[in-house]
Amino acid sequence: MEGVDHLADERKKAEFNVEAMKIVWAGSQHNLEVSNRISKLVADDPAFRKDDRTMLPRKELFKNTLRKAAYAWKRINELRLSEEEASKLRFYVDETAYTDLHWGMFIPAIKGQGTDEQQRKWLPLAYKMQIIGCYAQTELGHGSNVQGLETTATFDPHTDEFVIHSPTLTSSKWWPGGLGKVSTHAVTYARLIIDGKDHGVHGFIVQLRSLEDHRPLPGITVGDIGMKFGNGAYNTMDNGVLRFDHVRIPRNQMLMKVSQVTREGKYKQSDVPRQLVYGTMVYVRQRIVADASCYLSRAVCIATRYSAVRRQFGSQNGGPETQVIDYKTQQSRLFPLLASAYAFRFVGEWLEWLYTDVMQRLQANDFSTLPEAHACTAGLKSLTTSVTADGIEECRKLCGGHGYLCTSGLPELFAVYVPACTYEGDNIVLLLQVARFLMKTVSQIGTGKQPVGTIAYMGRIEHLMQCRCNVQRGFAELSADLVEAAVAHCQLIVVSKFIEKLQQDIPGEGVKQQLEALCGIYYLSLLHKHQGDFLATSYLTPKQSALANDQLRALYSKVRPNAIALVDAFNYSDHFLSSILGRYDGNVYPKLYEAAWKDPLNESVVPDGYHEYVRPLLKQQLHTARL
Ligand SMILES: CCCCC/C=C\C/C=C\C/C=C\C/C=C\CCCC(=O)SCCNC(=O)CCNC(=O)[C@H](O)C(C)(C)COP(=O)(O)OP(=O)(O)OC[C@H]1O[C@@H](n2cnc3c(N)ncnc32)[C@H](O)[C@@H]1OP(=O)(O)O
Ligand SMILES: Cc1cc2nc3c(=O)[nH]c(=O)nc-3n(C[C@H](O)[C@H](O)[C@H](O)COP(=O)(O)OP(=O)(O)OC[C@H]3O[C@@H](n4cnc5c(N)ncnc54)[C@H](O)[C@@H]3O)c2cc1C
Repeated sequence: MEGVDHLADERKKAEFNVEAMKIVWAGSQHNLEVSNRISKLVADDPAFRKDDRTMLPRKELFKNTLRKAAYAWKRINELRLSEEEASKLRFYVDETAYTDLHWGMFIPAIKGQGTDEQQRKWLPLAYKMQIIGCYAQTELGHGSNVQGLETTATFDPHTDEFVIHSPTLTSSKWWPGGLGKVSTHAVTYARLIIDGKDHGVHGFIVQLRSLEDHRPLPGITVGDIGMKFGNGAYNTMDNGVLRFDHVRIPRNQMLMKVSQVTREGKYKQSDVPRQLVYGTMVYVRQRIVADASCYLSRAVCIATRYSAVRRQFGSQNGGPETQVIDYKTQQSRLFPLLASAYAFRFVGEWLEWLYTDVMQRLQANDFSTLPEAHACTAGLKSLTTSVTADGIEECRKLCGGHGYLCTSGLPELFAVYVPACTYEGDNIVLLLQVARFLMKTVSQIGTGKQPVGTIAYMGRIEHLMQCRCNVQRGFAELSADLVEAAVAHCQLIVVSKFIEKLQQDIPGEGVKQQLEALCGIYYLSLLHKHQGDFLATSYLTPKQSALANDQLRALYSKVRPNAIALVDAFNYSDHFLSSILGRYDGNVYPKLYEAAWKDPLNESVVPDGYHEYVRPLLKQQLHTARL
């Protein structure tokens, strides 16, 4: 049956131009062309094989990751790939590695918080990977509470140096990716102490390892923090522990764009808000939102294709059984996730725009949109990662028993993704930041200030205008409800950005109609889920609510014939998906059968351990044997 497309009939049902939808998903014809070229480059190269990842012991797994990262770098240079192409290549290699932190946080931290001179010194080295860096903020004792970090950087005016020190066990840096075994340098966050005065947390570039023999420099204790959740998954990363024993660095290694320490030991603050020290986190949160749709769409692609292949019950007169995708229950779990994948794609595009806009304003000393940018990046990071992590798990269940096999690709996808709910800000902690922003907005409406941007709608809610609220009073007591309000606010942003996307000119036969159906599914399924809230607040009557549910079911039927084509539009290769259930050709059963025999346990018919542990049981003489 090799070469047969088992999903061909499904593909024929499509009522829209799939190639045009691929462009919408990719963002542009150019993006699609780059993605196609780079994804093929990776898929065709056996050096990027990853189907054995969940079976490798940690040391082998990690060495393999180092090999792949080095090989990827070699190819990037040989082929003279642009920055855009190189980052696409890392994306399609699809293996979490120290390079993510080097390119994703170390370099952005220097760019965002270093002076021009510091950038001129450090960035060329980092771009050529002559130094490798990580982002060392979190400690054993504190992650969320950044102001609670304990590592100190004490200025020594005699030598013009900072002394970096870990005064307690809980001040040990703990978690930074790339730190454990690879990084030569770290942007390290520490409390700046001058003349006994604590000036709060600042970033410093600290060299950790020798560039000659990779051994830790004097005063540095560093290692890996151990195995993490799942096989393969995030264990390709060397999340690390780090302690400093009075390590000295030159004064000019404090990142000094936001605040400076002079030769005389004077602390000076630029005219920019001190929150810019948190700028790298804002950047990465924005990137995480842009990435969420990739992870969710990947799981949805697997579950949708498999749901069309899988048949269970309903045979009539000896005919084929029903494809499980035709069950309304399956559709009501799967299609809202398909719609969410598209919704997150568009909100991710918008957030990228917002971030660029804020950065341009900051250049011109306009800091007015920073609080909104913080609330949007924090809130959307929280919403999209939570829905994506839960969505991957739901897709596993949608694939029944076979979804639990590593060869379905879903267990590893979940294990590698789920920490996104925690890293770069615990999702609840981030929603509390959004809630605080919303409460602040309400208190300002009371004083007559008109809200703009993503909170403009609050100015149109009559009863909010009468509200007089103090941000702190009752906040902690009501925080669980406020978190729900923050989620609703973020969902509103996603819905409105989806609707704005539909107002654009979208070429391709039937493409816009499909997106309209998905947008409807997105907001109607949310309305259905939160029906109780809408009814309790009289925003909906029971009749409207029932009509909304009817409409939702009608949209499921509309999307059903297009489902396979809608996931084909993600344009994922079989190599990237790495899932037998999600194969493009739907040839699931023979491949599952074949893969089972490749498991190391099947290398011998009689397993290791039989003679020691099984045979004695079978041969034992028990009293009960006589019974
Ligand atoms: C496998 C999937 C990968 C997908 C990623 C793809 C691409 C990404 C690319 C590269 C990245 C590579 C890999 C990614 C993977 C893993 C990396 C993980 C790295 C980390 O995991 S790295 C550590 C991150 N660790 C945190 O994430 C800590 C969370 N904890 C905080 O972030 C703060 O600690 C907070 C906010 C909770 C409290 O802080 P606080 O106590 O100082 O503040 P407070 O609440 O008092 O706020 C005072 C005033 O600052 C404002 N404010 C606060 N934050 C702001 C900001 N960022 N910008 C602008 N304004 C801000 C407030 O709104 C308020 O404003 P106002 O006064 O006006 O109300
Ligand atoms: C895979 C992975 C990679 C990471 N990579 C890096 C890295 O490269 N660099 C780096 O510096 N760090 C990194 N981290 C650390 C990460 O950023 C922190 O773990 C994260 O910010 C959460 O902080 P925490 O661990 O202190 O959680 P905690 O704050 O201890 O959370 C524990 C619980 O307390 C709750 N909670 C905390 N504060 C509040 C509050 N104010 N109100 C209500 N509830 C609250 C949380 O919701 C959570 O349920 C990584 C973490 C992981 C898992």
